[in-house]
Amino acid sequence: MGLDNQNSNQIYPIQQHEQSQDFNINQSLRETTKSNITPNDSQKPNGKFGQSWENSNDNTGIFKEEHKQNEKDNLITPYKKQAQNDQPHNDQPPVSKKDVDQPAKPVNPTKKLMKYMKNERWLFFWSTIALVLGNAGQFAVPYYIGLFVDNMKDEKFDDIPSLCYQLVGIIFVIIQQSHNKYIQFSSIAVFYRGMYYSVISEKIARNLRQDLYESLVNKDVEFFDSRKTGDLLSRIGSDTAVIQEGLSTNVSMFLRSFIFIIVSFIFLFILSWQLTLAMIASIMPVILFSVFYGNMMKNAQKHIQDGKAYISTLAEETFSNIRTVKAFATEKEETLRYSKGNDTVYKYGYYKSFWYGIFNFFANFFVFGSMAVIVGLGSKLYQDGEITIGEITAFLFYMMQILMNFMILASVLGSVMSIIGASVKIVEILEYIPKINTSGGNKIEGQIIGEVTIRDVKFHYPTKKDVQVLKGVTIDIKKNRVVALVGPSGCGKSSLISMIERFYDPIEGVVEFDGVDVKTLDPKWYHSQVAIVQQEPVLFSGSIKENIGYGLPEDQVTEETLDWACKQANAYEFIHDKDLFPEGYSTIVGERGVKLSGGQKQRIAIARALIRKPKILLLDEATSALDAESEHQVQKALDELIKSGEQTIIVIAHRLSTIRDADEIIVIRKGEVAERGSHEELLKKGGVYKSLVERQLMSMQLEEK
Ligand SMILES: Nc1ncnc2c1ncn2[C@@H]1O[C@H](COP(=O)(O)OP(=O)(O)OP(=O)(O)O)[C@@H](O)[C@H]1O
Repeated sequence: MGLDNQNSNQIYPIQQHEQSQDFNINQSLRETTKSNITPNDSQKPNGKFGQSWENSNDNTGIFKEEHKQNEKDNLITPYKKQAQNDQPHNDQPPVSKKDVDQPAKPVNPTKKLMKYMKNERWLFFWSTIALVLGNAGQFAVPYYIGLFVDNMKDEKFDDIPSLCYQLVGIIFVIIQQSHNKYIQFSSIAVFYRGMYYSVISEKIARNLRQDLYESLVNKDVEFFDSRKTGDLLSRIGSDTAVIQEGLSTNVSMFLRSFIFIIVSFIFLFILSWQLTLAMIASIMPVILFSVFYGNMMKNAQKHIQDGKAYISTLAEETFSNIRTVKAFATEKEETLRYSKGNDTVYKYGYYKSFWYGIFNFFANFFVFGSMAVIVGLGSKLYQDGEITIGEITAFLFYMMQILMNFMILASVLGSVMSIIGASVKIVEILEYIPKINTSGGNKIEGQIIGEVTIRDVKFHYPTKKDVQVLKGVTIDIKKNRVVALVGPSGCGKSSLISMIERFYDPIEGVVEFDGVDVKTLDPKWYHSQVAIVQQEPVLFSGSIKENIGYGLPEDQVTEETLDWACKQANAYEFIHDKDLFPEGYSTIVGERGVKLSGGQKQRIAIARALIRKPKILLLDEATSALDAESEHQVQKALDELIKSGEQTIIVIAHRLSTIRDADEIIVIRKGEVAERGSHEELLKKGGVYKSLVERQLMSMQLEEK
């Protein structure tokens, strides 16, 4: 069979073996695997099988013990064991966080949260005023009780009614505005206090969610390589919800109790400094214990949030791969996997509740024990004539007030620490500085030529530093040329495309666009010049029109431009088939384009790339995930584009016809350029390319037999 006549033949590789250097994987294997077990890069099952969420930095001994216990209990470790068992499924090795995280400097989550709170300082100020006003009267109650007792003891009964009026006036903060006109401040203040604190929590949660989302979409590909979607969704959803709930009720309660305690202490000192010091000494163990307790609550909450993120990842992966779950009937296994994560979350919740109980017991013991101390010492001071019975009574009431608020403070402290625990990961994400920015940089002025130069590029993936994927690749691609990248699976073709697309930056060497280092270019502008069609087309859930015009200004997405791009992409006819798509461009494609066939999705993805009229078009095995008929449709579009010579095209292809039509073929082997030239030149040369083609043809002949 003459090589030159293999127009429609495909270079289907013999299946990849370690020693084999064939082009790609066998097409029939592709057909079976593409929908089931061989997801593309973005779907590689790195999460479920690879990592446990248990990677916290907690520094309390108790928690370390807890981990050990968990390991014994097999509550967390099943994931680790699973990870080991499932290692062959996992294309990405476990990643050291150190390798991938690079925050500028560690930021204290409390500090970061404080920043958000500081932005609402005026609301805080007014709500605290409202809080004080709403509760002001209660501060004076014990003092008045003391006065009542002393007046009764001294039989000054005539003074009691006026004391009563004063007390009512103070409690309700009733102010006489004019004759017969009174304003009752406390109720108004209570209303504002309730409202303001709730508004503060809503605002902080909104700002946090917004900042988190904005920060996430601006991260580089490297960041997402080492994180799972479900985890990130949980950070935006669950973590911010904990913060919001915590802020709305607990901060106001915390402040209220705190103010009560401070004001009551002032009264205590006024009444008797000796008794006050005795009281502080007797409740000191509770104060010290509360620091430890607060830390524990913070760490437990961090674990809970991590656990929630983990189960959210599981759920996200399972539901987005529901067809695979059905096909392999793994519903039970998935439910079990979820329940293990869920149980671990419960375990930490239980742990929190247990320590809350211990704290209550501890506080109760010391707090009420201190009352006995005060009664004993108080009677001694009374005997010495240093204090009246009324003052002792007032002191005991203030003390009760303090102790009650202490208990409230303790329970709230747990929640406040939970807020801090929940914010740890959020802060980590906010502080991560992407290596590749999404804004800034230059635009090339004047006529754009559309040339790419790759100069001595060396590269390894940040999550796989020990494997050098590109080992000093140098290629120059001239204007409107079509260059085909070929080579065995895993040799680095897609990685090279990723360099040009600037998903990653080279470790060494440069990628230039029209002679300018792409690192210096404005990414938004650069991506308007370079478009990519990937192996697995990814669409958004909007209409066909929205998908094709994705990211373009509305005036560039007209009927005319849409028609043009769709005709070029061989998508015009099916979109305008009234039986299939009565709503034409307005057809909603469903989540990830689920309502379209693979070939239709891919042709829309091609139209999406073309409508931008990019100077450079990158085609990363754009037909490899398709069945034969869809592939034919998409290939027709690509062949036309390649022949038109209107763009610089860099194509990773496995069809001989596509490769043969290219102006230049670059054979990549083990991360290096092995050969380059036209189809004829390379065949004449009789090197790697020729043997690849021959081997391929042989395998096809065998298949035909
Ligand atoms: N995101 C990633 N993180 C870590 N390693 C990766 C990543 N993507 C690819 N690799 C690794 O880099 C190497 C080159 O992969 P690349 O996708 O560039 O090969 P390829 O030639 O395009 O293969 P194929 O033809 O099978 O698509 C492979 O060993 C692969 O496992």
